[in-house]
Amino acid sequence: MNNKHVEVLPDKTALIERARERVLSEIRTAIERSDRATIALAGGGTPKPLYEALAKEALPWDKIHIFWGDERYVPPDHPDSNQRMAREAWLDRVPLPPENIHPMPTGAANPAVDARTYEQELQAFFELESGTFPKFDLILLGIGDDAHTASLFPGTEALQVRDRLVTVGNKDGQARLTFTVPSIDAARCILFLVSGAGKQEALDRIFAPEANPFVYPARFVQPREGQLWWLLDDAAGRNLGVG
Ligand SMILES: O=C(O)[C@H](O)[C@@H](O)[C@H](O)[C@H](O)COP(=O)(O)O
Repeated sequence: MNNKHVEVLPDKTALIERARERVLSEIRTAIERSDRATIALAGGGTPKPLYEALAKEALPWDKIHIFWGDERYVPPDHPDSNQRMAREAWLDRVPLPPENIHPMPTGAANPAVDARTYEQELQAFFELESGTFPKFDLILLGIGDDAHTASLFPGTEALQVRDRLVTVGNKDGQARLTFTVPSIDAARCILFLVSGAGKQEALDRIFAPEANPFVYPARFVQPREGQLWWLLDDAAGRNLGVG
């Protein structure tokens, strides 16, 4: 794949700085191309300093639309909410029009209903024909120690869903909402951020010539057209022999 880029940065600070550069570049390219930038955020802890750095940028916020690639099935003010983390670290600190922030809904007391609602919101926003997938300008992703990405966890049904944009993920019985594999793969640019020695084993399996993607789900992310970036810090990527 000539659309795959892997960089190993000396430490987490350098990783976040490189990620900031890449995100700003994708935003600029998107706005030059279509006068808007559509970004789907990752949750978890790794991207938080990136979001804090982006909050310091002077950008045409009215042209930037924020989505999420996955969400814990909790209220938006819950400590585990990916929406809450991104708002506190970034979105509440910049003059983004409220209508440009598109959180995954979690209020229906039924994850499948909320997944469908978000799917319909994406179909409307991107003016999609039935059976097509949104071309996000940028999707940010992380991986877990188990090689999950978004809320696509090993051995779960969500890994097999190919006819939906959004589906219900499952982490140890806890419901999540998540982009499906085809939704991720349709993006113009996918940017994985991976930090820490705890991710070494997962990366080894994800980058191995052969391994079962149902066991190591991040292997499913194989965009045919879009750019795939892996930004790793040395602690995570030192044994890969790449980048
Ligand atoms: O909702 C989430 O938790 C994320 O979307 C998830 O996929 C995350 O990216 C990984 O679990 C890595 O999390 P850390 O960055 O905290 O290691």
